[in-house]
Amino acid sequence: MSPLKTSFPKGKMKIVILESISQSAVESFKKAGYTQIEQYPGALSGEELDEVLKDAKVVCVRSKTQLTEEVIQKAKKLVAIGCFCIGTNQVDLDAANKAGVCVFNAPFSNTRSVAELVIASAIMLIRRIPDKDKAAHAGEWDKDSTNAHEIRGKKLGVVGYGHIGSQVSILAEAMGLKVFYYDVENKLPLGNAEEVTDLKTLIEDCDLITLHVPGTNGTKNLFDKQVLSWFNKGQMLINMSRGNVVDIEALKTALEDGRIGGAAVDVFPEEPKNKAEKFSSPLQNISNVILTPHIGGSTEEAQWNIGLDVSAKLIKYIESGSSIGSHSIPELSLPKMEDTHRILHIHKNVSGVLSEINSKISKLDVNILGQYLSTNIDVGYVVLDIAKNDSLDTLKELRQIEHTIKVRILY
Ligand SMILES: NC(=O)c1ccc[n+]([C@@H]2O[C@H](COP(=O)([O-])OP(=O)(O)OC[C@H]3O[C@@H](n4cnc5c(N)ncnc54)[C@H](O)[C@@H]3O)[C@@H](O)[C@H]2O)c1
Ligand SMILES: O=C(O)CC[C@@H](O)C(=O)O
Repeated sequence: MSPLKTSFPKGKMKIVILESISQSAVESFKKAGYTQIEQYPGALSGEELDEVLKDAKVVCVRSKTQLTEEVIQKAKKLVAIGCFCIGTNQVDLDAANKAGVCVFNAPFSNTRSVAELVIASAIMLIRRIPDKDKAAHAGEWDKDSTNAHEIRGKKLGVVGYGHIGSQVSILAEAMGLKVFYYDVENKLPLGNAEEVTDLKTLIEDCDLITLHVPGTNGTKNLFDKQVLSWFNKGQMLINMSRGNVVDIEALKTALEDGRIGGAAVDVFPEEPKNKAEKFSSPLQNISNVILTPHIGGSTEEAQWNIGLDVSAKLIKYIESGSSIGSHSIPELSLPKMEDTHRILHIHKNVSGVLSEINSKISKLDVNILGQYLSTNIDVGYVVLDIAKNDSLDTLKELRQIEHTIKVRILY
């Protein structure tokens, strides 16, 4: 069988890679025949971002590049976005859906890296290592054990018992912690973990609280002044989820008051776009506080695997139309193309579009060999496998259908 070709030559397909994504992704694209790859070390924004996306078919980002509605609308040629991380909150998913742009992420390639850092941070905080470390660097020999504890037997409260929260739970139990969790969904407790249905009780009863919720409108300032007031016995807080989940000024006050005994914070409401930008935070220079530059998932293992995972999804979508794992347009799992042409039609989900597509195709006297459809509230995604023919004419016809968002053809 001849190698799969796409309607748009791979050599002309511009792939923009931002934020120093792993070379495993670059290698995968190259191996698959994509040669027009533009790489940038940090995030871009404003006119600079618009300019590089003007003729891009694919953009690959991590957590910094903000792909807003405006950016997506200006990037007229964009077919897919790859979030080379777990979080997708940096992308306006609704705008991507309506523009027919498929958004993928890597849902669990850095999960273990985050979980390991949470356990490490828990030990560091409960032993008050940040202060001991600073003192030793400053030439002070402080062997005092006051307020330094083992984590064995302590109570860990996990907020958000998804992929990361549940991995933390397993590792924590192995270290002798007793695990409790709070989630808005009903979750299977792993090991001996116990669900607590009330956040206040979880905070009041636990020694350490770790946050693993996604960054959404619903979790914005989830730990606000009031919730932080439930910390009143020096419990520790770990935030490796998203910066705006915690009211950072209220956290500063609670740390300075001693109501919170320490914090490990990896994510911030304002984060530098690249290495050259300076980082500043209200939490700097507070006792028993660990600040890390959003590196929960930054291990070589995780980044390499993320590169492979997301690039494979993007390549599969470009070359077969399969949108499994999409966070925007509807998901469709598709069979292999067998001696057919494949039409991918993304349209507004209004009545009549499908019948118009079928009527156009029947007028062209083209045999339909397979048809697949998936819809969400705004968008319909229909895929047609048709007998080989002069497909470009078919494409022209399908583009004229009212409510069409994007059409591609694979042959
Ligand atoms: N610091 C880092 O480098 C780093 C790395 C990876 C992921 N993250 C962040 O961690 C987040 C979680 O990742 P995950 O893979 O575990 O996601 P996940 O989707 O598997 O789990 C999230 C859990 O949070 C729950 N949840 C949602 N809203 C909630 C609320 N208001 N209260 C309680 N629970 C709520 C969900 O039901 C789900 O169980 C990501 O979305 C990302 O923002 C950060
Ligand atoms: O690599 C990043 O920039 C983000 C990592 C992390 O927050 C994620 O969502 O996976």
